[in-house]
Amino acid sequence: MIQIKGLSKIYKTKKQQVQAVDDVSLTINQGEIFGVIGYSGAGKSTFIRLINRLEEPSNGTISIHNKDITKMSATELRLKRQKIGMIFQHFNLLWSRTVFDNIAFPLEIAGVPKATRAEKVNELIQLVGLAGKENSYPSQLSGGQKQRVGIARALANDPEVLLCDEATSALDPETTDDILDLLVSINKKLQLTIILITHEMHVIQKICHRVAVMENGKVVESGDVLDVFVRPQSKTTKRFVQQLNPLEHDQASLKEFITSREDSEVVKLHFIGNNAKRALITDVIKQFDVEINILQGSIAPTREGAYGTLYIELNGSKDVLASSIQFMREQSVEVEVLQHVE
Ligand SMILES: Nc1ncnc2c1ncn2[C@@H]1O[C@H](COP(=O)(O)OP(=O)(O)OP(=O)(O)O)[C@@H](O)[C@H]1O
Repeated sequence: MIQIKGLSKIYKTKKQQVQAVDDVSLTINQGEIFGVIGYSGAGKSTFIRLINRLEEPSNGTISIHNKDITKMSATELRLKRQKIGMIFQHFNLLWSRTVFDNIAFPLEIAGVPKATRAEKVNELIQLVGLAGKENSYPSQLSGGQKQRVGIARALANDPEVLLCDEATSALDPETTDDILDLLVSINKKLQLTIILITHEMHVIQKICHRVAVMENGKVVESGDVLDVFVRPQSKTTKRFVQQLNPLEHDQASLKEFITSREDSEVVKLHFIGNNAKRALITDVIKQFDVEINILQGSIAPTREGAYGTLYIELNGSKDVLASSIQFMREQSVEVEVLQHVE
């Protein structure tokens, strides 16, 4: 478990000071993939670099497995850093070394004997899917392959946590998905805790269990991905969620359906997790003398299950409308009756 309390970073220059990270407190559970999302300048890079003290905190504590790394001496920190893997947007590989030698590098630093080193490197090459590329140089690899080398290198000393600093931002969408799949498989196989920063909601949606949203150095919202996606609270989070489902927020087309007619009601349904797989509309039509007109809908998968929204117009007598809505609520589907569309 990683516990971050009251973490702050103030950069002081001659002319001014910038509070890049402002009183951040978070708990990251063992074995989870925790994402931090924010727009440019929110403080994400500073935050992740504070975790392994590539940046020195101005205030606060960071405990990894109950050891506060802010209190460690230089020697203790050097050893601890071997247990904190990190991957970068631009890979940071050693260009004059082969794939094999790049991955072997942290093992050399840690003083691992040559034979054990070779065994470990070969194991990592298999794990990240680079078999056959051992003797290639980074310049001979694609972006995705370079990041695979970065991941293998970061895993060489069996880290307790893997930090990912915008690890897919330099990759095309397909390669991004391949690398995200690899991170998920490593997380599962090794039970490895992963902390990543990103400005892409897709990354959070695809692989994270929990998420924190940063703005002006502060965490403005955090929680399970599904909860945050379904009920975003802050303006920034709402903007990120909107990126995933632009259609849902374009409600202009619904306006004409919103009337004050007694025999018609427009409702928005929120389906979460397994509910998203149900044939709810069929059930309602079978049970009640009601007509249903589907107006708009969308569904988004996340690591923790799918969530979807559906706008429907119900037509029927006042009693039937009330019973239908009651029935849907009893099925654990959130039902919002729209009086008007903004
Ligand atoms: N070394 C530094 N010296 C002074 N100010 C800095 C330094 N590094 C970052 N900052 C400032 O701290 C704030 C947060 O920057 P940071 O790079 O952490 O944000 P970010 O969310 O990672 O943004 P981006 O995605 O653009 O990198 C910004 O205002 C930035 O200008």
